[in-house]
Amino acid sequence: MAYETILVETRGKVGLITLNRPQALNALNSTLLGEVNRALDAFEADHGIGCIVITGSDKAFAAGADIKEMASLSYPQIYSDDQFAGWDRVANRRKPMIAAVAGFALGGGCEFAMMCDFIIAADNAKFGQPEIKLGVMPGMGGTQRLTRLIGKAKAMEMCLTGRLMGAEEAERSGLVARIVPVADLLTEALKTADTIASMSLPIAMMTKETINRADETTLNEGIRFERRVFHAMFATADQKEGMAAFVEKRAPQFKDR
Ligand SMILES: CC(C)=CC(=O)SCCNC(=O)CCNC(=O)[C@H](O)C(C)(C)COP(=O)(O)OP(=O)(O)OC[C@H]1O[C@@H](n2cnc3c(N)ncnc32)[C@H](O)[C@@H]1OP(=O)(O)O
Repeated sequence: MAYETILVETRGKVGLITLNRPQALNALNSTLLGEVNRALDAFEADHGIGCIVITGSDKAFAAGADIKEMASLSYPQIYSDDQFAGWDRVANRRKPMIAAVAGFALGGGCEFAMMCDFIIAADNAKFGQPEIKLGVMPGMGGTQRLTRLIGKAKAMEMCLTGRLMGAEEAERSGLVARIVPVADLLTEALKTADTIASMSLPIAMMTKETINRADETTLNEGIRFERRVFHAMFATADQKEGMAAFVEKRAPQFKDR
């Protein structure tokens, strides 16, 4: 089925979604959200896909939720439609997802990037939660995810002033995993995604689920969860293969079982 606002491709075992509303700096409207979820549904159902990359243009990953679409909404509308609930479906995906961010990642754009498992940033990336300048605050998880990633002081400062953060500060603060030159962004993100996709998919998914527990639970509960999942990994053929391959000094051939 065709897409209007995104480009969807597979590159080997990697699913690639490119946000494609250049006239609006990839502002996130409801059509785009529906299409992103449709593409993610397809990638999650495809056993050949081991990792997903989400990117935008060199100028903008996304300049935020679509202000023009939102501006005239009333409280009863936004409440009964449960505005932004579709973004929870994006955030709760089970396969590994990387955001490859160049240019502006503002408001919902920054929030979308933070829904991914990690961010690789181009050296021209600019992150921000400027919603306060519009008389609102982040509404797609930003107050929570940003605070967990960069700490309360910086999250407060960014959300209360609307100040933008460049790539270097974002890396220092823990918002992004790595910075690369803008010209290399997609290549580097795809290379990283390829590495992840070459691992056992169920083991990668269990690892993602376990790391995400750290945001939701106490240290002791998280460690207990890790132990249970670690033990369960010994029921997979890929654990046998991975360890046998090491002992036999050869590359593992994971079967995703
Ligand atoms: C409220 C919640 C929960 C979440 C949100 O995300 S609210 C939105 C937060 N984002 C922002 O406030 C950023 C808004 N955009 C800007 O400040 C600027 O566009 C810029 C600094 C990112 C870039 O400025 P530049 O001068 O380079 O480009 P523009 O001429 O301003 O933009 C080009 C084109 O795109 C439209 N645009 C940009 N951002 C949005 C947006 N978030 N929603 C809708 N449309 C957007 C902009 O209006 C212009 O289109 P027109 O020429 O047709 O007006």
